[in-house]
Amino acid sequence: MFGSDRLQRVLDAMSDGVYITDGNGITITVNTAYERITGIPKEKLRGLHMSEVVKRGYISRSVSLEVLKERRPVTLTQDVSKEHQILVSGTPMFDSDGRIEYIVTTVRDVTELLKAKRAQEKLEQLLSLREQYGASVSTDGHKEPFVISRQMRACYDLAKRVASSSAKVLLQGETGTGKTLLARTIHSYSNVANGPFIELNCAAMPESLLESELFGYASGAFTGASEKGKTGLLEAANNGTLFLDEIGDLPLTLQAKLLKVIDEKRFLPVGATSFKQTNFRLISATHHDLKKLVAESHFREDLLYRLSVVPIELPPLRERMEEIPVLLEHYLNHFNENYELDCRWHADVIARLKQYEWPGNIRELINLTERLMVTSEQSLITTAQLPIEIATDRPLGREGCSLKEQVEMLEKKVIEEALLIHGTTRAAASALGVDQSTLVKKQKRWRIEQKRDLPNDE
Ligand SMILES: Nc1ncnc2c1ncn2[C@@H]1O[C@H](COP(=O)(O)OP(=O)(O)OP(=O)(O)O)[C@@H](O)[C@H]1O
Repeated sequence: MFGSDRLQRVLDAMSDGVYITDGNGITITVNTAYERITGIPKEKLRGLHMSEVVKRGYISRSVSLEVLKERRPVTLTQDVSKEHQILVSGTPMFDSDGRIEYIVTTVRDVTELLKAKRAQEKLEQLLSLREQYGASVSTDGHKEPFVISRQMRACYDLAKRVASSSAKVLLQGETGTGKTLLARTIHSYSNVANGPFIELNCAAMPESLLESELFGYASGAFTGASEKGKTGLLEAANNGTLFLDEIGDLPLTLQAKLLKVIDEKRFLPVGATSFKQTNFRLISATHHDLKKLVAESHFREDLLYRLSVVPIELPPLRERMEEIPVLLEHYLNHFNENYELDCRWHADVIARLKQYEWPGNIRELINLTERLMVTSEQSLITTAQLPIEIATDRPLGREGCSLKEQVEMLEKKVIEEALLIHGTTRAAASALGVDQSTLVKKQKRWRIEQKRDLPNDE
């Protein structure tokens, strides 16, 4: 057998650190690799009880004490300094009476490994954010916009002209007029077209969530925060485009923070102590009149100036009627293909739809087309199938209907229209200021069909 001197030389020849204690947890020896990895000299440890080693702050936790308690092998990670983490595995050696005689612990420096793991996790977070917020929510599979009317041509020409500059663009227009599609077009013509396109709807979540989505947070920033921390969209949009939809709904505190990000090109994640640099093309959109919001003190004037270097106003569909037949034909073909149908428009339908106001604009037109096609019993779609408020200009209030019936009819009509415009029960309920469950109950009671089931509905 080896003498203790020779045994020590063997231990010192090993590349992993080794720490040996007796059955009481008193240090017998450590090897040279242990000294190198932890920076603690052998002489300071020899003869010390493991609880004393922890007490003196040499290590954060003792695996030998855990092994003594558990009487089985234990593995854990320890911090030996701010920068260094080690993976420690302790194994008990029993004598013939089943008493622990020695605890042999091996130690491996995993700092670089953990760094690589964290970098990998960060990259995964970034990619998943880019996928989650970068995917188009378009339901029609139509990526190339139709630019038919003179007004739309002017919008698209201006957008393409400014796309290659870094000027911030503010898109204004009613819901469903094509702001998101135009933002995507600007991105695809810009110098950052190969970078990510990150889209965030500022009206879609409460302020606290919105802040952590945008800015991200440091690990353990608040109770319930993920251990790993969270990458924010400001970082995910780096070298790409950040599209802030419904910017008019951004709370004032976040408006101030966004202003700083725009000016300084850096930001502080929630709970972090150091700034992160970021550089992105900013496009924002709103259906609000931001000047009015400024006058009402709901929107910062300085932010409005920063955002609207190039303002582009998208006209509502009712002001570009010549597009309606082309869009109706395009989406008819699209859904014919999708549902393997053979539908056609009756000329009267197109004529009627050209007169309609389209409060939900192109999105409403797409939803109505799909609904008429999938509910139609014959391939020719006629005016008889149009919803009453579109088919005729007849007001409600019919003879022979009680007030209750008329109120119910009106309620049904409003819900139908909200579903048509917003597409999901959640969005429709939020627009009408009622609970989603209330809206679903009424929808079921009146058997209002929904045109499409989006994955985030219900
Ligand atoms: N010029 C166009 N040609 C064809 N389809 C279009 C055009 N503009 C918009 N659309 C389609 O209309 C739908 C609504 O467009 P988009 O989401 O861009 O509107 P939006 O103004 O951003 O709406 P919101 O304000 O509600 O976010 C989308 O399905 C889009 O693909």
